[in-house]
Amino acid sequence: MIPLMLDLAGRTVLIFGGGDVGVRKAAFFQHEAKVTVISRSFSPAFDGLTIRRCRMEIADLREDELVRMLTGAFLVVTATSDPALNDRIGSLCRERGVLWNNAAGEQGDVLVPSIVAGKHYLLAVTTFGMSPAVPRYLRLRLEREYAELDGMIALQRDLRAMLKDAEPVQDRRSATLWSVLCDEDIWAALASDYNRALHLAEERYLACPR
Ligand SMILES: C[C@@]1(CC(=O)O)c2cc3[nH]c(cc4nc(cc5[nH]c(cc(n2)[C@H]1CCC(=O)O)[C@@](C)(CC(=O)O)[C@@H]5CCC(=O)O)C(CC(=O)O)=C4CCC(=O)O)c(CCC(=O)O)c3CC(=O)O
Ligand SMILES: NC(=O)C1=CN([C@@H]2O[C@H](COP(=O)(O)OP(=O)(O)OC[C@H]3O[C@@H](n4cnc5c(N)ncnc54)[C@H](O)[C@@H]3O)[C@@H](O)[C@H]2O)C=CC1
Repeated sequence: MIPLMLDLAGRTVLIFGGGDVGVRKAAFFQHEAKVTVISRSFSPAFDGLTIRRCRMEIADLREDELVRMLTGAFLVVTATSDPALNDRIGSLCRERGVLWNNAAGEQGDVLVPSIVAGKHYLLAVTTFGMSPAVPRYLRLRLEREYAELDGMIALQRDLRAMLKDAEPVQDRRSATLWSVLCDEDIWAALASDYNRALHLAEERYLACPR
């Protein structure tokens, strides 16, 4: 498997199953895509989500009816509590080239990772289904450990711009930016005040501070 960052604007994501897992997947996709959830029952947690619901018994659907539902979908999530039903929908997806994520049953073509995200970065973590608790654990650790990452990225952007004017040698620009990244005092300053961190970086690592 390889990671891809997908732009799902305007795409349709179909979710089969309206339980806790269906809710989690719907919440994951709702800001990016048009989400429709098909299920015979819906957890109350769906009430706050901006998705379309379709109440029906899926096992009774004929193959051609299911195929019609899949038409136009970019990605299908199967999250019913019936793995055989999930797999049946999944094999129709595969025959038609629709991406498939399976919450229970055989492994689909797509895994939903844990996401560590800020304004300027996005990390996706997976164990390929071996231990879903581990990506969650890592997400919580990384969120704590790198709470100032957005600030550091902004600082690096600003310093890069300054260095391009001030330092003609690429290797020295690169070494300076790396030193800033490795400076614990600068990380600590970012936690309280961006400008203080910027001044500290200029003072310590730029030849001609402002
Ligand atoms: C294959 C995959 C398919 C898919 O769903 O895409 C899948 C499958 C299954 N998960 C199960 C259980 C749990 N899943 C979680 C949590 C998450 N699961 C997620 C993804 C994935 N889960 C995909 C693989 C991802 C990978 O490995 O990297 C995350 C990352 C994203 C998300 O779904 O939102 C999200 C963390 C988000 C976050 O917090 O950051 C926890 C932890 C908890 O909630 O405390 C538990 C309980 C502990 C445990 O079992 O480990 C079960 C067993 C059910 C049972 O026992 O009956 C199955 C089915 C099976 O294994 O057969
Ligand atoms: N991928 C993941 O992260 C996880 C996966 N799981 C597995 O995912 C599956 C779903 O878990 P939950 O959402 O907790 O289960 P759940 O029982 O709360 O929800 C299942 C949903 O599927 C619907 N459904 C089932 N059969 C249907 C049918 N024939 N027609 C229409 N609707 C149908 C139910 O009405 C219900 O809304 C389970 O098999 C569970 O073991 C569980 C935990 C985490």
